[in-house]
Amino acid sequence: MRTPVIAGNWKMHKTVDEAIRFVAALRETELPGNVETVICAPFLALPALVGEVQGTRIGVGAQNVHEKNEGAYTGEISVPMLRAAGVKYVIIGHSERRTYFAETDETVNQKVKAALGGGLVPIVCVGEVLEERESGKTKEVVQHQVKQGLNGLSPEAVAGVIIAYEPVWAIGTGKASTAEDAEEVISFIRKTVADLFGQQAAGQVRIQYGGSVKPENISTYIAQPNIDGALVGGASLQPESFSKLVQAAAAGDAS
Ligand SMILES: O=C[C@H](O)COP(=O)(O)O
Repeated sequence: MRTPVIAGNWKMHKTVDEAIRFVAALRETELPGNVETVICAPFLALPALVGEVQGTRIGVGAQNVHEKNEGAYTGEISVPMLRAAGVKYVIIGHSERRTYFAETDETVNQKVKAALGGGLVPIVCVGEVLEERESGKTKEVVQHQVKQGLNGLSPEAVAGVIIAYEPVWAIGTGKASTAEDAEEVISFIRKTVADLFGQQAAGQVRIQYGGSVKPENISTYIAQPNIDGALVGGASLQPESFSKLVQAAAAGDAS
């Protein structure tokens, strides 16, 4: 039985004060125990958020990390720094980082290894662009990303990873993948993990869907046997909406 994960990715939104106000509002709602709830915030807000979520079921994540522990890498943040701040998760290889910051499957792999080695849970993003989808290359693309991103990991390490399948054409566009399409790709990702790391790792690894997930459509994804929650951008920015997502995921998982 895999616990679903609802992770909010705030991207480049919210000051420290806004982040604190968000958690204060979220604390007013009852967060269910059968859903892992994560907020991935800008670096500056992370220490304050870690303090604010004390005593709640909310975990805090970063949106990126450098693969080295320390050194002359101006502007970067390392795994030990995040850990020392109380951060537990980190998004790695989001399509926006691949597109705008030249991240590759190779850097994703190095960051995943650094995160796992330092005790962070990586949320590893994969997904095809529209052109790849339209030319029938979706499975080929995600298979390659999964293979390269997880290259060299042990089956035990892979079991602790979270994979987020985010078709790039669905991100921030309002054009979400249908739950059936997402299930087809995510079950293929699970099979890929089984082929590479064995059935046990494939049975344990959690695979989310991401791309225009809203309170109105989350239940359709949660109802799928292979979809273990969602990575949510826009709809995670308001506490009411984020809370609804978590509640709906909990209800869907219980049904
Ligand atoms: O990391 C989250 C995804 O990029 C999805 O963003 P979105 O929910 O705004 O489409």
